[in-house]
Amino acid sequence: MQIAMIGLGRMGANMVRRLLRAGHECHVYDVSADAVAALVAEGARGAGSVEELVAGLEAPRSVWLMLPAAITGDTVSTLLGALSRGDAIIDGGNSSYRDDIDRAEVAAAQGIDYVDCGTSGGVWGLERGYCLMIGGPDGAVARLSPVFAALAPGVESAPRTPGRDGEPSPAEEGWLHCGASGAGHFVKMVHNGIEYAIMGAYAEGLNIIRNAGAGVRKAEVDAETAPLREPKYYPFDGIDLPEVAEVWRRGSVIGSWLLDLTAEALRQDPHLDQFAGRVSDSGEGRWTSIAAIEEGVAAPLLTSALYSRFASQGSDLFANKVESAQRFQFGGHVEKQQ
Ligand SMILES: O=C(CO)[C@H](O)[C@H](O)COP(=O)(O)O
Repeated sequence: MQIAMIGLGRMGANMVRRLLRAGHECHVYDVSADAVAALVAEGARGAGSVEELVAGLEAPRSVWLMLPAAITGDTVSTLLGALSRGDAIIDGGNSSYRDDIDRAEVAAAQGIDYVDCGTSGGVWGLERGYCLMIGGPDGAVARLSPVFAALAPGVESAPRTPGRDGEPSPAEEGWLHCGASGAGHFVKMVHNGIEYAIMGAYAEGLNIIRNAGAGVRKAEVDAETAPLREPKYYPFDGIDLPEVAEVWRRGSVIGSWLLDLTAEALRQDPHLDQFAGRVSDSGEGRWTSIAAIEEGVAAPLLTSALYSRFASQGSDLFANKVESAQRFQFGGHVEKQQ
């Protein structure tokens, strides 16, 4: 079917490529003319503006956005001025589900369908497919199902769950209509909250193993730091972390795609010297914890993982200074130099 894509970054461009491979007619626009030209060379039809993009489509039009959340709202407003009753906007970026609910109301008043689509798969999605978590009106989701099916990984991407036989459901293909407008990004938001916790769990565990030689290195321990009580039980200096990650990938209960990627990162750079360790977050972990608080639901693991990211960004520096100042005040303890 015919589909337009606005936003040809790492995600949007590869999604267009996957749609082209499946035989869909793709019209594309990006602020970068080079990004448009690259996809035109691969079979897409390019446009120089949002208005030109919309003018080149047949009704009912379907325009998919893959933009940073910060600029999605302005583009939706521009599109609402250019589209007509019966058309659909699909936001495949990382917008807040609250914005979806608000935007869907405005769009519905014009007879335009607003579909939110949480999209997971990252730079690997072109080959592996994208897991799609969708919210919006039934009719629009049904009309767009060939597009979702082309982007999704397909049933063969994972062994079928025992007891699921016959025609695979859309979820088994890798896409799911989760509910009304906002439901897709709500499910994707929680997916990212979980992502932070799983990433943090591997990171913390590997770091404990990395420090399992603390007993051997006890001479480095400053008198101001609590001495290692039983150094002989921490003699494991230099356990090979790339190999640990590798062995966990086979038959262990903590195998996962995130572990596969961790193993690959450690293979390439065993000490991860190319990274400073500042872990960014683009919003969804925060929104997940806010939702948990507003629902009155305990989510200590997800929230703790989010706080670890904040700490990595330096936001704990002043709090740590306060503690050092307190130790100095009550005990005259001088900070150990790093
Ligand atoms: O879609 C994603 C992975 O599923 C993420 O949104 C993205 O890659 C990064 O998210 P964050 O900045 O919050 O870590």
